Parts: sequence; structure tokens; C-alpha cells
Amino acid sequence: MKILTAEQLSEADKETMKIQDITSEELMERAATLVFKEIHKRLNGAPIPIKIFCGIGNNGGDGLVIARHLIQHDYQVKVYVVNYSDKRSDDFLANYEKLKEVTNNWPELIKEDTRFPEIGTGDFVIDAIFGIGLNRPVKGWTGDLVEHINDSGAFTLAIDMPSGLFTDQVPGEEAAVIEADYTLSFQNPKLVFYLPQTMDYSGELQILDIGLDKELLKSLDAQAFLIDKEEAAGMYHHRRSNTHKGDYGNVLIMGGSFGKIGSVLLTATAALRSGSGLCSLYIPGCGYNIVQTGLPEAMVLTDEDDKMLSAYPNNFDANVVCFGMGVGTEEKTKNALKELLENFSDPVVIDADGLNILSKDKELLDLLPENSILTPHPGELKRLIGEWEDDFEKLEMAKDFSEKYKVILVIKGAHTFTINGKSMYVNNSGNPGMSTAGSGDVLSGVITSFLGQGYEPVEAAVLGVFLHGLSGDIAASEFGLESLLAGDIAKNIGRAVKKLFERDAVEE
Ligand SMILES: NC(=O)C1=CN([C@@H]2O[C@H](COP(=O)(O)OP(=O)(O)OC[C@H]3O[C@@H](n4cnc5c(N)ncnc54)[C@H](OP(=O)(O)O)[C@@H]3O)[C@@H](O)[C@H]2O)[C@@H](O)CC1
Ligand SMILES: [K+]
Repeated sequence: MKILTAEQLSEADKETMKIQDITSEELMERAATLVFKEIHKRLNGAPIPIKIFCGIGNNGGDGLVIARHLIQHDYQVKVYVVNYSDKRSDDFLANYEKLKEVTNNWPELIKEDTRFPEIGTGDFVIDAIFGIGLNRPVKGWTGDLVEHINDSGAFTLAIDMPSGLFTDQVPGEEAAVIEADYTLSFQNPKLVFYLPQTMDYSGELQILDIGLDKELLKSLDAQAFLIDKEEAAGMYHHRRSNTHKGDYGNVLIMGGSFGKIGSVLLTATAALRSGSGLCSLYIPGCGYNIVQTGLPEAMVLTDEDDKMLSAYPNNFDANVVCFGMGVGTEEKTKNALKELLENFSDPVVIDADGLNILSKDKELLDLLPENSILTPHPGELKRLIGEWEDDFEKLEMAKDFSEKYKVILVIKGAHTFTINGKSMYVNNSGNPGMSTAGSGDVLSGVITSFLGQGYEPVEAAVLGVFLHGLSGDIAASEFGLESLLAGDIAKNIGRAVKKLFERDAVEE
């Protein structure tokens, strides 16, 4: 699904009104009625005190429409109008009049000197103060109100955006932002919902299709692409019957050092579980017995050094090479990476200490084959591209880096970002149980495997990241978050592929 900017979405609102010949009040009615239906589906008439905080723009207008429907369905509703300005929008005013027709319990005005209403932990708060029209940080008494809502402990549902959250920048330190438990956002996801610095504000997220014109949305350039099952399934290459192992890649995994042989074992297991036809490892001598015993399906070549890598096996004919897990950053090992980059011209996958070696000796970056895939976690990324002020700057710096060196960056996190020049892909699978040792080694194996099977490099990265996450979700549902081991992620890749083509009950 496309991630769009606030400007694109408000422009799409306007264009849709023209194309569908509807007023903005009708579009608001449509959008807010969908929100009402979602609430009604879950509350099912429960007598919970509902407190709706409405701004005076169109986000507030949505709040008033929701209030009207809830009142008409006999919910206990109290509406507050947050009077941060006198410039009420037309649709706000029209819906204010309509609300008065269904209740005598008129909205209460909250102004600068008003005592804020009490909010109990059992209340249900609907935040319709600011939406995508936010154009400056929320401060002063409006900010105090936002903090008052946050401090209440009540379940908070944000409409379109948690109030105070910009779509295109992180909030400043003194700005107040609603910390929502749930956000129902209109039409398309927004980038801030997925960035480490801002993702917590939206809580659980649901995107509502409010029927903006499909052709119009298709024509818009995405700020980024959100990758879910549907997008991942579209990238997957089905296996043909008339094939043999030679059709599925011959990957070489170079990694490990004394005490860190497990890392390469995980990577190789993941590569084979992801469908590689042939998988070989190049490791220090000390790992020979471990790998041969742990993974009989793999072939093992050893370096002349017993404890670390010191060379690249130039006479070995692999179609993709992955380098870095558990290798350390010794000078000898740097030479091994250098030899690899000087002798291998197809895309490689570089992870972990391989990235740290590149960061220490930036000249090596120029040797990277075009479309190589680098898989840093935030610490490794910082060493590679430098410090950033905030997540938006990080993404710009990462795009510049990707363009400069013609490589694909896979920035690992709760939502892993894959960056290919100006294009960004945001992963939407996975869970916190995957924050565990070796998880990244497994990811490198999955991506390497797909690259070896002939996927376009960016697809190998994006699909690999998604399946890695989905496999983690499957493993977590079996073992629970705490007990999840990286090896479980590797083992479940096949189930994740199967799941790509299963329909979920909720989608039906
Ligand atoms: N027909 C449609 O288009 C549809 C729109 N929909 C809904 O409309 C929402 C967007 O509505 P919106 O554009 O009216 O802006 P909104 O977020 O309500 O803000 C209101 C005003 O607040 C002001 N302001 C900004 N920051 C401020 C601050 N820090 N402190 C104080 N004031 C501040 C600023 O005005 P200013 O003061 O700058 O003149 C701004 O204009 C969207 O999120 C969705 O919920 C849906 O119904 C679908 C159909
Ligand atoms: K809001």
C-alpha cells in the first residue's frame, strides 16, 4: 500500500469530491461513519462513558459526526469542543448544527481558562482535535489538555492522526502529542506511524478505505510503500515442476570466528530453509565440525586460519556471496572482504561485522558491486552513514548513501526499512520477540537465498524482510515472544511462504 503525505491526501480529498461530484461534508460523513461503524462493532452498545474531544477544523468535524451516530445508537456521549481558534471550518459548523438536532446535551466549550473535565481510567476518549491539518507544534493550554488526556489512563482512539503528530516531522521536545491506544487513519498510511521515534503515538493502527478515487491514488508517487502480505505475495516466484537444485542458486556464506560459529550456521540454515539449491560456507577451521554436524545439507570450506577469516576462496563458483556475521574486524578479515569485493562482480550481501569493516575503511565502499544489499541495525547504520538529528534526516541520509554507492540498505527495526535510491519499502510483519540474538543472521540468509534464486536484488531484500517477519510471527504464536529463538525464525520460513497465500479470517 502506498504511504502518502498529508499534502497528497488533502489534494486527493479535493480531487475525489470533483470526480465523484460530492461535497466535502458528504466525504466527511462517509469517513466518520466508517469510524462509527468500527467503534459500534467493538462496543456493541456497551454503556461506557465516551468523551469526544473535537477541534474546530475538519478533524473536529469528524468527531461531531461520530458523536451524532453514537448518540443515535444510545451511547453515553459527552462532546467537548477544543476552542484553540475562532476559525471554525464550514463542515465543522454544519455538523455542529446537525448534532444539536439529536441531543439536548450540547457540546461543552474548552477554552484557555476552562477547568479540564475529569477523565476516568474507564472512560473511552475519542481524539478528534487535530488531523492532517496540524501546521505547528501543540503547545500552551491545548498542549496541557493533550497531556491531561494522556495522563488519564483512559483508552484513547485517535481519528486520522494522534493530535499533535505531524505526518512529515518528529514532534519537538516541548510539543504535546496524544498517545493513542488505537488509531483509525483515513485511506492511506502515513510514514510517522512506522518510524522508531514516532510509532508509539499511534498505538494499534487501522487504515480505513474512505473511497477516495482509485485511479487518482494510483497516479500518485508514493512517499514509501508499506509491505504487507498482498505486496509480498506479488513478488514471490512460484517453483516450477521441471527444475533441479541448480536452478535455485549456489550461495556462499562467509562468516564466523572462534566463539561465533553459530552465526554462520543460522545464516546457512535460513538460506536452505528459504529455498537455496546449494549452500556452502567459508569459515575458519575451528568451525568445521560444528557446521558439518549442525547442518549436514551444507558444504563447508575452511580458511587456512583456524580462528578467523583471512581470505576469499577465489576458485569457488558461487552465484551470490554473503559476508559478515560473526567475523570480527581484524585486519586479516578486512583483507578477506577486500579480496571478495575485488573478485566478485555480482551483488553481495553484507551484514554485521562486514558492515563495521566497511565503516572503518570507507574506501572499500567503492568496491561494492552494484545492487549489493547492506543490512545494518541502527548502530551499524550510524557508523556507516554518520549521526542523524531525527528519523526523517536518517532516511534522507540513507537515500543519499544508497544512491551514491548504488547499494540497497535494509535498516533493521520494528518496521524494517529497505532503501533503494529514492524508493523506500516499509515492512509490516514481525514482532518484538524477534529482538533476539541471531535474528539478523537469519535475515541475511533469507535475503541471500532469494538473491541466489534470481530475484531482483530489491525484491530479494523486501520479500526476504517480510517473510523473515512473518516467520517470526508464526514462531511467536507457537512459542510466545520471550522463548523465540533465531533458529525458530529460520525453521518457519516455509510456513511463512505458505501463509502468504492463505486468506486470513479477518480479511474475509
Ligand atoms: N473533506 C476532507 O478534506 C476530509 C477531511 N477529513 C478530516 O479533516 C482533517 C483535516 O482537517 P483540516 O484540514 O481542517 O485540519 P485539522 O487537522 O482539523 O486542523 C484544523 C486547524 O487547526 C489549526 N492548527 C494547526 N495546528 C495547530 C496548532 N498546533 N495549534 C492550534 N491550531 C492549529 C489550523 O488552522 P490555522 O490556525 O493554521 O488557520 C488547521 O487548519 C483530516 O485529518 C480528517 O480528519 C475527513 O473528514 C475526510 C474528508
Ligand atoms: K486526531
